[in-house]
Amino acid sequence: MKPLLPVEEAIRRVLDGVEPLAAEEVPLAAAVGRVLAEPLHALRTQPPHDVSAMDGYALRAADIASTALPATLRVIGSAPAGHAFAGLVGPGEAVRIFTGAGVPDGADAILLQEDAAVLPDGRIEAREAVRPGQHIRRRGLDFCAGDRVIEPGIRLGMRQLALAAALDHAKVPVRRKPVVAIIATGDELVPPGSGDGGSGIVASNGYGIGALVESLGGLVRDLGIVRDDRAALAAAIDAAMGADVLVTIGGASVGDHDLVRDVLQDRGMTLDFWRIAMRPGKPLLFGRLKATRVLSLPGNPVSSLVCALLFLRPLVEALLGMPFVDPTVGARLGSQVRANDVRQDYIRARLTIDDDGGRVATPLERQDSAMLSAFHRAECLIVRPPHADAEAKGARCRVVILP
Ligand SMILES: Nc1nc2c(c(=O)[nH]1)N[C@H]1C(S)=C(S)[C@@H](COP(=O)(O)OP(=O)(O)OC[C@H]3O[C@@H](n4cnc5c(N)ncnc54)[C@H](O)[C@@H]3O)O[C@H]1N2
Ligand code: MOO
Repeated sequence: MKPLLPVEEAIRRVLDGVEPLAAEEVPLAAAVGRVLAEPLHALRTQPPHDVSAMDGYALRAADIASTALPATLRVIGSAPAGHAFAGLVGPGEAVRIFTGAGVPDGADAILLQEDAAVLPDGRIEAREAVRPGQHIRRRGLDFCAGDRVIEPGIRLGMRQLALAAALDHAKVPVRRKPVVAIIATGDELVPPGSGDGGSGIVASNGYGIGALVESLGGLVRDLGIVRDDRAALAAAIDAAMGADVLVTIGGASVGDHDLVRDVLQDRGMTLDFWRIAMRPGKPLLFGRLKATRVLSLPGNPVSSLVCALLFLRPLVEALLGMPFVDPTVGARLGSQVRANDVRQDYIRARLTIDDDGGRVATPLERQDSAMLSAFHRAECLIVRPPHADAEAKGARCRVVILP
């Protein structure tokens, strides 16, 4: 058999030549979690003019210099937000102003109302000095019409959607949702809730992979459970055509009933790679069938989900026009680890924070790739490169934080 392909090379091949999907316009309220397809420019200037940042009095700072205090000023009008004061503020004059209102001509600072006393005759007495410009937000402080403000490839969350609205966009161009078809294979599989406490294995992986796809902003096309039968498998593969990605689960290894690779190739798939230097996940397969990228994940539940995180996630993100980001962050080992063999290991581990604020990753006792309960308890995967030496507790490591 050929030497196993290194994980980084396998990721590179999965992402090779991926073009972002077409853009579509959606209303802001429907754009949560979608990925911006084009840069978003400001259609207006914010603030549109100089505005007050506080409730108080617009005046000339020179009138209430510290040497002149306490100073008395005549109030010549009022400027609530949305209602500009049309006149000019002259020497010795002030205009009552509220947060967000336009600063009247002639005024160059705002005196907080807490720092002014209203005299019985309606004039005010200033008790604090102000600097010119104090408590004034200048026109265009946030952005100016024409500014390029949000870059494409960004997922739209609460901050971006509020900003897009402020930029005066009612709709935003986002990437079409990638369609991911999922086929579970195996004669032993039964759907969850069948009440079959007997010999069947619940087809669980598809639910985890579907959840990942949806959380990334993709659309799941669930093609159900397919028996270990060439014709049934071929029909399901044909039904998946048109999807951007086809994920098959199980039957990827070397057993007599592991038909998936054979049937995919019968249907015309060009095999890119099969079997990689990774634990769990060795039997991973990648190929192309017409315009569909095919990822065949191993059946073992943890292998399936770890492969989905490491390969399907960046593939869906690339289809959405997002850049590849290294999924690992730094941590320290919470206990010693053995020297590694030829396969890059992804060790299920707990993640805690030490007194200095650093991450500590402590391997779980059970690393069986069939154990979903242990995977559920894990919070991260410690990445052990091929042939890494044994390491002591406290050594630096890289971890993938689990979603
Ligand atoms: N002689 C060898 N045997 C195996 C090798 C090998 O290199 N040589 N590789 C092992 C590794 S590593 C893995 S991982 C598994 C995965 O192989 P398959 O992809 O062929 O998976 P299956 O045999 O179909 O199933 C394995 C296991 O997972 C269960 N399964 C399958 N589909 C699902 C699903 N949708 N949800 C939940 N569980 C599922 C299945 O019932 C089996 O128990 O092969 C090793 N063998
Ligand atoms: O790679 Mo298998 O995924 O070790 O269990």
